[in-house]
Amino acid sequence: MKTITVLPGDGIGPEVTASAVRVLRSIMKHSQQDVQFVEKKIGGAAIDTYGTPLPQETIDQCQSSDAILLGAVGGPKWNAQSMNIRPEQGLLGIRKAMGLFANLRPVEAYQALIDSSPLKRTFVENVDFVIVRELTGGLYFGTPSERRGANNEQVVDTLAYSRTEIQRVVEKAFQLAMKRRKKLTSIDKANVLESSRMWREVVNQLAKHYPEVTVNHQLVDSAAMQLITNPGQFDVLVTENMFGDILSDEASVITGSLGMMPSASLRSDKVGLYEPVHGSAPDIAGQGKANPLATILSAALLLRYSLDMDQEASKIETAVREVLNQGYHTGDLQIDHQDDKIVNTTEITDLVINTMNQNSTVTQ
Ligand SMILES: NC(=O)c1ccc[n+]([C@@H]2O[C@H](COP(=O)([O-])OP(=O)(O)OC[C@H]3O[C@@H](n4cnc5c(N)ncnc54)[C@H](O)[C@@H]3O)[C@@H](O)[C@H]2O)c1
Ligand SMILES: CC(C)[C@H](C(=O)O)[C@@H](O)C(=O)O
Ligand SMILES: [Mg+2]
Repeated sequence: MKTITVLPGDGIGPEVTASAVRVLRSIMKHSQQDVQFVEKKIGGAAIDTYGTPLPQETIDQCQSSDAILLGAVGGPKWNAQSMNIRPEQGLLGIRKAMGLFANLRPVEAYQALIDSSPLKRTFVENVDFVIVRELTGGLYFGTPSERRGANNEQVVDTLAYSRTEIQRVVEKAFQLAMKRRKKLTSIDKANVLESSRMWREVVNQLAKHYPEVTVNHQLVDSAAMQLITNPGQFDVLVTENMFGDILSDEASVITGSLGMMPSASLRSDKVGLYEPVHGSAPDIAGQGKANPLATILSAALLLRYSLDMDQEASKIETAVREVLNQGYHTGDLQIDHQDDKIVNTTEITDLVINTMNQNSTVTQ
């Protein structure tokens, strides 16, 4: 029996995780694998019930699980409260408590959505890369952090990395590159930051163990430009925590919407946390408008990386592609298709599940 802990969180989090759990339950019916789902609170929802964004109960449950599926945290309701307790601390806390140092964020230009990308066909066709974002170090976790000077006129955030922290995530990126097109782009700010200079050293050292992988270094500002002007050049990108956060939201434009970007947060064993790249989208929460595909695609990554169910993962990905090819999509996307049809969160989930079921019947 495998255990998947579900952390719906806030805003559209509960809507998109409910969709992904329905997809997972449906695919499990056709597999030999027994899975139980256990739901726990995180973020603003946990603050409301427990007074903390990451209750011990949630940490304990995650630590005894095979995988975690998370929606999103945060929202205006909690912004107004004391700045000392923030929903986002729950997210950073669970990543740190679970030791999930490598965050994979795949970027694919779906054929059906090319018109949805403001970048359009010339640049976007054949784009398929993965951002490997370091997730438990850097500016988010360095101490002292956000310490305010006594006169409230000074603040400091610390960008700290140990060599080991850099090595383990860069190693993951090389391993991923070996399974893909064997091209690694390391992104840093080595013209300014000491942490980036060590990052480069580590990449160059590890490159000697992966002679088949072509390595190049790009500065983050120019990389941000090249992601837009020539995204087809990338295969695997590896970068530190904050650069990875910013570049991945930028890259989501290529896919057509933030609602299309899944992610997997991994460590050295098989346990992982899977979540869409987007946030709690308070502007559309509770209206049935949320695009659940990023979370459904994150569930596919969960099957692939944590449960060794690669075939089932591919079934989900194929169904998503087919539904889009038929012209169905949520309102955040545009499709140039004669039967173009905007559907809601539940309807697109139903379409994915029905397509998966039809495909299983055909192949049986
Ligand atoms: N992993 C997380 O939990 C996570 C990630 C990012 C932001 N956040 C939090 O979410 C809150 C809102 O942040 P924000 O507004 O800057 O970013 P956001 O990602 O929530 O929303 C940005 C825009 O994208 C749209 N959008 C996002 N996901 C969508 C989806 N699945 N379908 C359709 N449209 C979608 C939203 O409607 C909004 O217009 C903040 O509190 C932030 O800290 C959480
Ligand atoms: C909500 C925030 C703390 C989080 C991050 O910066 O890691 C989010 O933007 C993400 O990309 O997962
Ligand atoms: Mg982000």
